[in-house]
Amino acid sequence: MKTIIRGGTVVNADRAFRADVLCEADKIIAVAENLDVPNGAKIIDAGGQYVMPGGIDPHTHMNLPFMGTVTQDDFYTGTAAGLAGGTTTIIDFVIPAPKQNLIEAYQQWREWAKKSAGDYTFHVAITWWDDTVQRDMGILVRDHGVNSFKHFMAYKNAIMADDETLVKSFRRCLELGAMPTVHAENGELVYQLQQDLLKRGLTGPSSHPLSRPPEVEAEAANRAIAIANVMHTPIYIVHVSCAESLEAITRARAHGQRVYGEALAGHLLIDDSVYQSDDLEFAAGHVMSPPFRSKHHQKALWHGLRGGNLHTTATDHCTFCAEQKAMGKDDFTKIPNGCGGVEDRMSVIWDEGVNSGMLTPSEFVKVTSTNAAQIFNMYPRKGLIAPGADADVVVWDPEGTRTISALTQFAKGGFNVFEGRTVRGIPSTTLSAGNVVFHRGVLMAVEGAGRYINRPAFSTTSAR
Ligand SMILES: NC(=O)NCCC(=O)O
Ligand SMILES: [Zn+2]
Ligand SMILES: [Zn+2]
Repeated sequence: MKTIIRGGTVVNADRAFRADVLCEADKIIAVAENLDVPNGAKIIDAGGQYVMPGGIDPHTHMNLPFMGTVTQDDFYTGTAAGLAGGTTTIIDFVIPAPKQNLIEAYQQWREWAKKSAGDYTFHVAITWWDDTVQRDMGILVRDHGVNSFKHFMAYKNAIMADDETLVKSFRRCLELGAMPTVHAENGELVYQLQQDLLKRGLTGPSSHPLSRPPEVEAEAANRAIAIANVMHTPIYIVHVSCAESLEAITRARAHGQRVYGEALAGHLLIDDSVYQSDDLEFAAGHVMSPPFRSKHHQKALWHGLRGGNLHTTATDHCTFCAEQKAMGKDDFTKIPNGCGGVEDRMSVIWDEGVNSGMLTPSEFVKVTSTNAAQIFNMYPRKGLIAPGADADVVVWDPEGTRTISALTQFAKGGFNVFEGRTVRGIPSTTLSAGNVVFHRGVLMAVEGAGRYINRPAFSTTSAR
């Protein structure tokens, strides 16, 4: 089956140019002006629109068992919601329980992910350490296409990795040519601050940001960067939310260290006033870690993205419904941490970033797709409109508008942190592996159609 996307402007990370895009089966086979229309080809009119590589969300949690419950979106509903928003690939997380065998956890997540409607791949979290973990990291890299490992520096008494684990795991990443990544928050500080707040009777969601101030994040970001420097590994810091962490990244990069940073759509657009709401359900709906920050930090994150010290945008999509959030109604530390966004990331970043002139369309492609493909070794299969690349394409209508609402979204959870926001710039058509999966508001996602993407290791010399 051939599909031709005609009359649009192709936007890649390096340039934008007028061209038609011809796809056959799951690949792009030609990109040029005025291509002939093959007999029987499906024609998609992209006149007045942009044709961009499908979005890559490098940080999602579908079907995640977390804080005593499980997220609302599974791999089908979550990836389908992504397709509706122009995101065609997610990188999710295998998170073994402490002492759980890594391969067993990985197989469990692969099983859950069989439902995916869009392509997916996994970072694997290192939540504990012994010789079997060291061995199994090698098996995952060599035999299962995993090239990145995640370390939670927060969530004490649960999945937190201590410094010994960080050092040993980073060293192993270097041997294997894998990318270490961290959730940077000092888990001990968070725990102590939480206990202090609870003792003072401050049990509501407004205490959540007080237990996780920017300094707590910055300490962990600086520590992780220092460990990576000593161990000679690159490092990728997920959900950078504050100016102080960005400063740590910027400083390290200026000294020649290979440090990458990820910003979340939520952190870029939503500020910490949400925690002051008298509507406790609303405030709890915004409880995620790190928390939303003040406008000063948001501005810094935008500058980081534009200036090249932050590289990717993600969502940390992790949806819990009101009933689940109510598990923490008497104790904010029990509110399951997480918010959604996979359906909205592309549009909110275009609306706030490109429409304001903060980002060019090519910079938008860079931070929503290409950089993630390159950092996690899926490029040029993903993140590029060119012959040979996967036919994961989003036809982007820069004048189309949509008002975001939990009532009309495809994602589950019944809540949306971008509720009520009208965005200008929306996908009109999404192709995943050459198939039209979304067109003008109609979702045609197919359960199980998503593919697992192998990500080979990096050369161990280039990792140094
Ligand atoms: N971010 C969050 O609050 N929940 C998901 C787990 C994590 O990424 O820390
Ligand atoms: Zn995290
Ligand atoms: Zn996360």
